Amino acid sequence: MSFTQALKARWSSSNSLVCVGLDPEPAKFPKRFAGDDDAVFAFCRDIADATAEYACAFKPQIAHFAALSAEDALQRLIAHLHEKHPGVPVILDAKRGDIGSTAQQYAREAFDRYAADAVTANPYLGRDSVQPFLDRADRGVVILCRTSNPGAGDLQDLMVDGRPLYQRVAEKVANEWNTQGNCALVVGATWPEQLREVRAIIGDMPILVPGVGAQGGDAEAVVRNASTQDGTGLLVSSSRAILYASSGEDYADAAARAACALRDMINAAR
Ligand SMILES: O=c1ccn([C@@H]2O[C@H](COP(=O)(O)O)[C@@H](O)[C@H]2O)c(=O)[nH]1
Repeated sequence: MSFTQALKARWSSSNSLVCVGLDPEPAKFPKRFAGDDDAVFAFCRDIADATAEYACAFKPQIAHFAALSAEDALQRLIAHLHEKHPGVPVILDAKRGDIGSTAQQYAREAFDRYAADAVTANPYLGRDSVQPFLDRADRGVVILCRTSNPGAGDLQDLMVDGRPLYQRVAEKVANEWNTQGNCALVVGATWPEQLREVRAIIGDMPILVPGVGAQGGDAEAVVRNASTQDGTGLLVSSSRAILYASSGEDYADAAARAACALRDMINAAR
């Protein structure tokens, strides 16, 4: 089954558009993890297990593991997600992009080493830098379009032949790069108007939407502006607001409540 098919099946079976982000920050972990050599894996596993029923996908962010020399924990975490929560796609947020020979190694890293179902990629080196990901028809490529951060417009809004660059990226991916049907785009929840514009360009292609929760994006506006006709098409991603909903012993239950509340808020707007 392709990434897009798996995502559609999961949207349906979970009745949720929530993507649970896994960005471990040990300083924010509950006290019980102090001194635990396996804290990164154990904390993320507990959160994932508690939130899975509300999740259409999981999104581990690779820098949050690599900075801690916890690549092994990331590998075991993704294996755990596949084993314990089959059918829930795992998107490795790595924002890769490089010349072709290096991009091939990034594709092997994401899909073979980590066994991710999809990976985020940066389009700014052009098609050959993304091709090794596109070639893996059974996996997804989630391409940065209009990112959630305050400086997103510095480059992404530059006008190219009368339209902002992020719209050119959306056109390019939808019309030229998505030949295998395995592409998706990243557009931040912090930019509802741009979400609407991108949806008009790309049809039903999935959009990964970070920026609700800690970054203040409005989940209801995201759904109003960018869901597809059948009320899906979105992975509304939240990391810190779910992961660190409580620093006490109830951390997993609090994460589940936060994920459930986000799902319900989104569903009320669908
Ligand atoms: O435009 C983007 C692309 C990726 N991200 C990533 O999403 C999460 C957001 O975390 P929150 O705690 O929900 O704010 C994080 O991993 C980012 O690297 C993004 O925020 N914006």
